[in-house]
Amino acid sequence: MTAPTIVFDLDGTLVDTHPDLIGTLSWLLEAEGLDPVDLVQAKNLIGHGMKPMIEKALKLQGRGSTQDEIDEVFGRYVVAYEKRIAAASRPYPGIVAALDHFAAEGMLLAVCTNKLHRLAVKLLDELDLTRHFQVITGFDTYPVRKPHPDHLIFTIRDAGGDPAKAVMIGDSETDIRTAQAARVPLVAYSGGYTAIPLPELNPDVILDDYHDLPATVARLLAQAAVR
Ligand SMILES: O=C(O)COP(=O)(O)O
Ligand SMILES: [Mg+2]
Repeated sequence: MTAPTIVFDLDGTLVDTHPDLIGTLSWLLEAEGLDPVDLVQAKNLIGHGMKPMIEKALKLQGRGSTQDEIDEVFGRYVVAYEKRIAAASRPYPGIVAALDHFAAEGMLLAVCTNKLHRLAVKLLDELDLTRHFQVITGFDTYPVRKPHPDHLIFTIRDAGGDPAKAVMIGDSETDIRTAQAARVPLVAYSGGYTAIPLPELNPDVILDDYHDLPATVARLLAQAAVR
């Protein structure tokens, strides 16, 4: 019998990455002679991948009109971000205990993020989280990425699991749309980054505290089993 697969988004779900993501963005905008973005606004730019974040931040200031300009600024962003990737970013409270719980139950664990794969692994390595996961997939792992449902479905299969016996944990519209399209139940974590209020996105569950995650996941898996 296939073990259940628990799939985590990364930014805003496993790790509170905004201090380093937005810190790098502020540095870059200053270096470009532009105004810093508002912190709350900037947080909500996270979740679609780093290049779309840079593109939107430049557009908010009337810049980034050509693909060459976006590519060039993005290149500099990645170099700077990589240097401080885990300087202030930390796992959310309760998440490591939840991962240990799922592993002890024999469940398969995976990361499905829109971060570049290399950067996702580097961040997880620096925070000693990589060892928890069967597979880590990023923006550039497959020909498609979230919100395309196949990013999630391929991740579950590559972890050795079955999409009919899986739960995703995510924080943004991107994750919720992905899971809904893949017909995988989703737990929306309220501590992350979302431009749209979570209740408007209709996730299966909204969770405020990861100490409640094992019981929530068990409930969703039981519901999926009788569907
Ligand atoms: O926007 C990003 O860089 C990636 O974000 P994610 O880990 O929430 O998919
Ligand atoms: Mg996220």
